[in-house]
Amino acid sequence: MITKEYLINLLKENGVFLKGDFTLSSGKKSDYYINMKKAITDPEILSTIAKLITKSISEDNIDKVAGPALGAVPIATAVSLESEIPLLMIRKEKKGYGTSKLIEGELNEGDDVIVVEDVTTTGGSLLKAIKAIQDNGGSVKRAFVVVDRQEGAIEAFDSEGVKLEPLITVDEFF
Ligand SMILES: O=P(O)(O)OC[C@H]1O[C@H](OP(=O)(O)OP(=O)(O)O)[C@H](O)[C@@H]1O
Ligand SMILES: O=C(O)c1cc(=O)[nH]c(=O)[nH]1
Repeated sequence: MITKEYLINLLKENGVFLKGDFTLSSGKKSDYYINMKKAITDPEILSTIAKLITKSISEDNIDKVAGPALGAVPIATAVSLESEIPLLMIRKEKKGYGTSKLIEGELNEGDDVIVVEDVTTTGGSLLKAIKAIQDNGGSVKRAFVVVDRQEGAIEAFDSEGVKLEPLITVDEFF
């Protein structure tokens, strides 16, 4: 059976935990880094993540699964394949040409959406994607992250009225 413990072991076996001096997306400094790009480019890890999220939403009536670029797009794609829920891809910025869209895929007014993320530190990137979905008529029902670093994202989500649901928190690695 696919469990959270199975995912933790896969991440450990694949050496996604790095020690060193790192600057994070938010500008924060850290003495460790979770190499989620390595994790989500591994088929077994990606498929395990997709199965865990799909199982968790099996009772929900969800119209779209969304992931912000870059790290969450493969995760959202894998969940879309597993659950057969159509995909939305959220760009970091609007394209200045072509269709000039921030959200790729078909988001309809009133759609119930789940969002996924690879890792959260402040939660700022995923909150920005959620706002884009809401501004375009979507209703964000659930928010999943593979690994939460326990540095304030859950609290930041709470204050925006969205519950952040980590598959794993960083303390579960140690
Ligand atoms: O919770 P936060 O403080 O926002 O940090 C986490 C974000 O940082 C990373 O993305 P990054 O900005 O490195 O972009 P990428 O996915 O394009 O590499 C990660 O994929 C999350 O989106
Ligand atoms: O906050 C980030 O940018 C971040 C932290 C981390 O541990 N891993 C990652 O891919 N991004």
